Amino acid sequence: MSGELDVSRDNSDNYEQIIRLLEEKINALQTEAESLRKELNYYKSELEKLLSPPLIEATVLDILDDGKVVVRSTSGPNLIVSVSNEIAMNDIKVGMSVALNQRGSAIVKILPEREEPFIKSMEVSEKPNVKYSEIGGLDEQIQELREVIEMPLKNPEIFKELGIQPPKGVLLFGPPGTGKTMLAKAVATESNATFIHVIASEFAQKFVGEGAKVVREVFELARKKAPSIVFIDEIDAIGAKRVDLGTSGEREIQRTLMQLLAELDGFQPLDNVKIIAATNRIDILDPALLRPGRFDRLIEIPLPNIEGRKQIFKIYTSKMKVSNDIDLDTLAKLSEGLSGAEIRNICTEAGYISIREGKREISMKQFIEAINRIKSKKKSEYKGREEKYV
Ligand SMILES: Nc1ncnc2c1ncn2[C@@H]1O[C@H](COP(=O)(O)OP(=O)(O)OP(=O)(O)O)[C@@H](O)[C@H]1O
Repeated sequence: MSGELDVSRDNSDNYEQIIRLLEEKINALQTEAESLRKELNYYKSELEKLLSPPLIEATVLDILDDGKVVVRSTSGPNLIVSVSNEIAMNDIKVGMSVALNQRGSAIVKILPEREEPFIKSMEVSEKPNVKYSEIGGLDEQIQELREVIEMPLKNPEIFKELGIQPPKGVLLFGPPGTGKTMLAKAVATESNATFIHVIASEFAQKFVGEGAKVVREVFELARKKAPSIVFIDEIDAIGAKRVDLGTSGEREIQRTLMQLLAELDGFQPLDNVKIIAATNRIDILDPALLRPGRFDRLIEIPLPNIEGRKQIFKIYTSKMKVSNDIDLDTLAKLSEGLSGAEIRNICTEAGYISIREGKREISMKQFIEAINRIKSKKKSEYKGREEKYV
């Protein structure tokens, strides 16, 4: 009897084992089926993509009373099309980009808003971060910019009340590296304005044939992000006097300049978009740019004088670990003729010299060595340039 019982226990153990094995197999097969289903869906959707006809991009021009829409297709003519039932009529707005079906008879998709690629390549900072206190030796220029840019942007009503028209455009001129870009950024920071930095030479070089369009887009962006400051660096690249408009390149630059002038003329002095331009070559600018209502406020940004150089050294050395022997008056005296950018380079160089010498802090000796290096580098660059022009 007991033997029979044993056999049945054996059998039931065997069954349990078989059931466990089968369950494991079912699980494995289920997992495999799931992954095959996923693979199948992937190939199905790839196949769909490959077989689906391309859509046509278009811009909405008008919405008609009968629910039809006038669009301009990128492939050519204006079309009157209907709107797919999948799209709510209220969502269609003039100016938006949409996709038409392949026959071009209906809007089947609203396309997301895109910025033009050239706008993307520009420096646009919603919150620039340069303070007036970081700029040395330009107190008068800062004061003037505050009055003509910052105050009208922040308190236009005061100007309206008093009947004062601030300038629309300000031109900063002076040698390279004197802080023009820095100043423009600081005014934007302190006016809580978006800073849009465009380099005029790029209008012509990067966007061949599209300079005028880029100018239009930049100002559109400035209005969208207002209050804003458009900073046009190297304005001489498009704003130089031209005697000969013979080549197509010259004509293109002329068109770009005309568009810029038209944009400037289109603004009101108290609009919340301000334009600051900068140049190292005011002598070659087209007088059309400097007429009243355009860049009619000129602010010179010269090389820093001795007091300015001292201030700039103070700004940079205050962020460094310097020894007690640092004498800012002597540094300012020794750096005559150098720009703010070069003084910053001297401070960095002095730091490197100290690191090379294994010092834990930077002393006067390293600063003087750095001044000599930057000066002789400047001299050899200048000589090289002279030789090139001989
Ligand atoms: N007055 C200054 N005070 C403090 N730093 C300065 C000053 N001038 C120049 N710098 C330093 O030099 C750098 C370059 O200066 P910036 O680009 O503003 O000069 P710029 O006049 O616009 O030159 P460019 O004409 O070559 O474009 C600044 O980022 C800053 O570090």
